Amino acid sequence: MAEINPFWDELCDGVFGEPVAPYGVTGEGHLPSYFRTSDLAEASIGLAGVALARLGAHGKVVVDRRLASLWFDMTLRPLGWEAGSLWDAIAGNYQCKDGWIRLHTNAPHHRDAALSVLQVALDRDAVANAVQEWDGETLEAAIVAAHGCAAFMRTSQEWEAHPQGRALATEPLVHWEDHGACAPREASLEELKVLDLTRVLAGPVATRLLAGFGADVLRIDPPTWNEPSVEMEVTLGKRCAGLDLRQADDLARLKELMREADVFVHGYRADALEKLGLGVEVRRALNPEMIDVSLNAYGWSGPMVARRGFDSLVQMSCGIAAASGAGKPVPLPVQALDHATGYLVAACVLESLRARSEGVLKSAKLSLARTARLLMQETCAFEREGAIEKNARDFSDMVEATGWGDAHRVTPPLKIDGKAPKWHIPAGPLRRHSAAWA
Ligand SMILES: CC(C)(COP(=O)(O)OP(=O)(O)OC[C@H]1O[C@@H](n2cnc3c(N)ncnc32)[C@H](O)[C@@H]1OP(=O)(O)O)[C@@H](O)C(=O)NCCC(=O)NCCSC(=O)C(=O)O
Repeated sequence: MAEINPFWDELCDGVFGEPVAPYGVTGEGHLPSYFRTSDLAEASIGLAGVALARLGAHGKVVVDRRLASLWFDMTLRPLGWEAGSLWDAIAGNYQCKDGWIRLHTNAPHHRDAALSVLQVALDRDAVANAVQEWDGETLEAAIVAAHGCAAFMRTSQEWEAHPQGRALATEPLVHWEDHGACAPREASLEELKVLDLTRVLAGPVATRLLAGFGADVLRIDPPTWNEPSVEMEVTLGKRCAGLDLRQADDLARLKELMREADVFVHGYRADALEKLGLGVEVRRALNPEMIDVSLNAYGWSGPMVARRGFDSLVQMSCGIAAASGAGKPVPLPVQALDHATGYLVAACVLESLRARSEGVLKSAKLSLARTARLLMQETCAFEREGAIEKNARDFSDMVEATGWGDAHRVTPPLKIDGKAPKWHIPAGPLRRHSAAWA
């Protein structure tokens, strides 16, 4: 019998609150990592599949472990055009006086924040020279205070002793909240309206999966937010609209959409929606039966609760990047915290739908840092031999007419009763649809 995935029990406990029989596995291999990254890929995608099967069909869930690992990375192979670079000119790891720090500068306002603190122009060497003059924690604090994104590399022991690491140690994998009885509603994904206010990878991965099994996903972005390197990954299957929530008309439009939504998935910082006039009380008054699932970077308690954060920064903070002992950051081979959290978010949406079909309204909160804590429980030997490398056979024959050109995509890893997800809307640029339900 195949070995039980090391994360399965804890995932079931966190999402279903009870043991559940696992999915079947095909395919094999591992991503080269000091952590069980491929196990997490397989189990988190399996979890979303099992959550879907629990909704009603009770179908057989099968995960291809090799493809699951590949879906934790970029899945598209452009035909005759080029995808943009994943990182901007200065994003990356830099040596400071007492260690290493990572700057996340893909968004222009985050880049401006880092450059204003370092007082240099947009030039990698200039940034490197300036960073060398700083203590890591001081620089991290200064960039964060300027509304930017940076993380000093800490060991796992340092993180465990850090006030944020200590707060996180007391948090569950999923913060479930029970809102009491509601009218039971059918739990099918067909025609389910999912309002998606998430960005970059983690949240959008969740709603991409829901779209692949039939949900009507409407993603809303601010007027100037762009994600050139990942839009082709995360817009698959969704309609994408823009609203400036600081304008009364657009805010009113979003509230209209919310009144009709079944599910609201969001990845704004803990206090950002409140500041936009869309706090939890407002949302519940607008639509008392809307399922609300959110994700944050550093958890839902502790001094860093409102901090901006990305997968690569959380890896630096919590000890993943330092785990090799090489004295320099060694990141995970893929952005596994984002992807795993995304599939957990999808599983929580599905589990909430199941509860609502039985007349109970629930909401859930997750975080990248708590997912990191799960991953860090299982270390392993770094094996490059036999490591998964994408090849032509991993791609589907189907041609996807994306908004940028034709492309092949890696075959999806999940099947339920032999049925793979199917996306009816190809990937395309943000804000190209109107802010209305289909
Ligand atoms: C993703 C973020 C880093 C993005 O950072 P920011 O752009 O600085 O986000 P904020 O949420 O603070 O939004 C900035 C400001 O824009 C405002 N804002 C946001 N949306 C709108 C719209 N639609 N209209 C008008 N104004 C808006 C918001 O209220 C803030 O106002 P002010 O408050 O006035 O400034 C952060 O939101 C975040 O940490 N989210 C939680 C975790 C998360 O989802 N991380 C990314 C996962 S993917 C990942 O990790 C990875 O790929 O790696």
